[in-house]
Amino acid sequence: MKIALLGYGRMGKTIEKLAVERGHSVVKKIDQGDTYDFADADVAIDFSVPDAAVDNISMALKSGVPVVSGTTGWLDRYPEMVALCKENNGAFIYASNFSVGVNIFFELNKKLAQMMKALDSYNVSMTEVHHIHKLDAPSGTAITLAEGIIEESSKTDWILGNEESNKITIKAVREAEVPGTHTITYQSDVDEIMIEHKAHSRNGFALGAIIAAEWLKDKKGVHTMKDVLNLS
Ligand SMILES: NC(=O)C1=CN([C@@H]2O[C@H](COP(=O)(O)OP(=O)(O)OC[C@H]3O[C@@H](n4cnc5c(N)ncnc54)[C@H](OP(=O)(O)O)[C@@H]3O)[C@@H](O)[C@H]2O)C=CC1
Ligand SMILES: O=C(O)C1=N[C@H](C(=O)O)C[C@H](O)C1
Repeated sequence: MKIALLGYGRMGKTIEKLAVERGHSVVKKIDQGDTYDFADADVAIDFSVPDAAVDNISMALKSGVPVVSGTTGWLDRYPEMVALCKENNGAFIYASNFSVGVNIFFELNKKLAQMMKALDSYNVSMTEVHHIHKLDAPSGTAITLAEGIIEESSKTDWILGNEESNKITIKAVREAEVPGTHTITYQSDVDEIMIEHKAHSRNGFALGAIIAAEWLKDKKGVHTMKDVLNLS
């Protein structure tokens, strides 16, 4: 598979290393200021910055190249990208987190929220910890987790930092070079239940994005990691 990388930072470099180990090649690296040229790429993988994601995805779709995007912090414009993909008969996957472990954690989170729904004595909150270079807060993964809880509970929204009843409080911590830890806590007067996903490196995110690209390469339409991993 010939890959065009949109963004050649920490994730772009990790993806390149693992993709080459899996027998793929990186034919193009497009960073800030570079002109879009997808050469003969089979797929584009975007891990860039919130302000660049929409242009990156749009250019790939308009060039007829399937695109996998993991950039976070731009999701208010996701419906536009879905429409553009359909207009161009293209192929597109976005995930706030591509690691297989986190995608299983997403399902576990929803299952737990379903079980806790009737138990008013528990309050749910979340903490996400990431490296100090991260631009967005809360993390895209934390937002997906909060949306999973909202789907299954009486909570109506999430809020960064401050506690508000009926909202899920998300605490964002920026610390050294932490790759990404997400913890969900249900607290009552008598006990607490916690579930946690802790990434040991960026390899899980990168491998998941490559698996998604391998899966998407010859497909059309808008898909999710749930489709890729066949999670019911
Ligand atoms: N979905 C997932 O599984 C994961 C998502 N992420 C997300 O991926 C994104 C990237 O993370 P990370 O690699 O750590 O960040 P980095 O800051 O290391 O890399 C971002 C890269 O994008 C480049 N860039 C800036 N503007 C543009 C542009 N217009 N077009 C193309 N590239 C551009 C930057 O170049 P320069 O430095 O020159 O500005 C930099 O090389 C973040 O949004 C992060 O939240 C991260 C890990 C996993
Ligand atoms: O910026 C990061 O590093 C990460 N970003 C993603 C997010 O915002 O959820 C995924 C992962 O946690 C690492």
